[in-house]
Amino acid sequence: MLAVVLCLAFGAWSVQRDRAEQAGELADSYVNLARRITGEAVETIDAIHAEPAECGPQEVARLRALVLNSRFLKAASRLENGQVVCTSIIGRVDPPAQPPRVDLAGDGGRRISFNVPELGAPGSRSMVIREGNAMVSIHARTFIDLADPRLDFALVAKDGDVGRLLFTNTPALQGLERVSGTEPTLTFNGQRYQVRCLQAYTGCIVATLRVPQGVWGSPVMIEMGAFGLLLGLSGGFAFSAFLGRSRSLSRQLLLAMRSGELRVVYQPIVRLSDRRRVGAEALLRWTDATGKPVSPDAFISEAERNGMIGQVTRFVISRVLEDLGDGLRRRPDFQVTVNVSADDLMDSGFLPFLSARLQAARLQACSIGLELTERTTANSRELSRAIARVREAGHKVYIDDFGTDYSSLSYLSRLRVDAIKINRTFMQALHDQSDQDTIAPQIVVMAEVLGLTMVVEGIEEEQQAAYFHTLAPDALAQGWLFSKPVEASLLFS
Ligand SMILES: Nc1nc2c(ncn2[C@@H]2O[C@@H]3COP(=O)(O)O[C@H]4[C@@H](O)[C@H](n5cnc6c(=O)[nH]c(N)nc65)O[C@@H]4COP(=O)(O)O[C@H]3[C@H]2O)c(=O)[nH]1
Repeated sequence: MLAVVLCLAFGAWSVQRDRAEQAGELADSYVNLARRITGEAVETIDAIHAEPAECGPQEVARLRALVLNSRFLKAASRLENGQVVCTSIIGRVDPPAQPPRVDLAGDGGRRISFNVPELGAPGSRSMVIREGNAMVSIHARTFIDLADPRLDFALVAKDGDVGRLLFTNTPALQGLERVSGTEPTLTFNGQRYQVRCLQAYTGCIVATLRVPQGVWGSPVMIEMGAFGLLLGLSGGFAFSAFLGRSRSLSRQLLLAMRSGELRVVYQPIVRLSDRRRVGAEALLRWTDATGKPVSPDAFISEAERNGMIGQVTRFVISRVLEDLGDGLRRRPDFQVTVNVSADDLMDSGFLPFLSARLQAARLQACSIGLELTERTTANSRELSRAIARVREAGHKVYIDDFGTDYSSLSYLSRLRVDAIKINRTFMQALHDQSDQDTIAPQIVVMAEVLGLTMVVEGIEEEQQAAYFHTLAPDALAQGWLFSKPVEASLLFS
């Protein structure tokens, strides 16, 4: 009996510690993503300042190129005499417009405005960061949507000496104001929260893991009680500690892979000229134990951070071959692309793994293409060699989320790939009919010169498809106009 009690007590402590650890990891991951977004915003502001220019077609094209090369920005704008004169969305602003009212004054003269209607994009709201003569917009909900749905959280900005609650998804955190930003935890209304802050913008996330049931009803506790009963006589502490730890976030993805919470869906890729399905992109979906979807942007970056991306990629490859082996054997011209990181390609075990799996599935290498999601040029010589190896083995390599400017051109000629996938934010540039020709033809010419296949992502409307079909009749395309991602069983139907 004593063993049962001790095991239960140890289990309760262990569950609470794991929940705090997991909330801390999710909050860290949030701050890493937020740092990437704000870093991108600051770099873009610096780039606008670096080349002062009049607002003409060239400057509009440059602003658009900056947005296209970013991952999270929606618009970039230039100001003159305190007025907005040029934006990546509508080009020249005539007459010049007042910048949005300032909600927060950040470090280094940065002014931040929340929930601002976006110029030239009706119905769309942004968070705007302005400094000097440069301004960038980020989608209004980005910082809210980035938070993992398993968290009860609040976003707090430091406004002078006081905290300012920007958003919370729980009534328990309403009224939170004081966040020191230096302590990793705080207690509010009797509940302990993890605190992680983003220094550059003096914003913090205050979070705890949402608890669907009390600690005593948690599966870990049930396991603990059972083990206490089973192992009480022989002392089961080491094993119960193992059980408790196995719930920490870094193992959640692994558990999710095993338990079926992770699955792969497929978004068809069509030939623009006849809209025939010629391939598909494999995309991961995670529905957690509470039935909530977890955003791939959030858990993929978590996997990259924890060094687990290799396991995730291997999981996806195995699942693709399981799901689609029959279909791919019937259609050798059909190619499924899998997202990979630079680390995957540079891992010496990756290609042997892929080749062995393909051989076991009786498929050729050309059935699986690889989309390189990272744009890092670090280690580019090593990366170039790794790309050359997988291409020699027969896999097509795609650069994902491609924008355009000359640095992209040099990046491409260094890396030698087969295809580019044009970032879906590019579609936004097509809203401006008068300047629509400024970027797309550059990309098409660039792709032709380098002999690259072009895949246009994020096509939602007929006019976008028609525009690209005229410009690049041989291009491939992907987007909701043709199909949203579907289950494997629907891909070849
Ligand atoms: N608004 C709009 N969106 C469209 C449209 N067509 C496709 N999309 C979405 O655009 C994303 C395309 O994938 P990505 O650029 O590779 O971007 C992916 C990729 O970078 C990453 N990801 C997803 N699955 C995997 C994976 O298995 N491994 C790795 N390493 N990354 C993955 O997560 C990112 C987001 O994936 P998803 O949320 O599935 O979002 C997908 C897709 O659902 C459209 O017409 N309109």
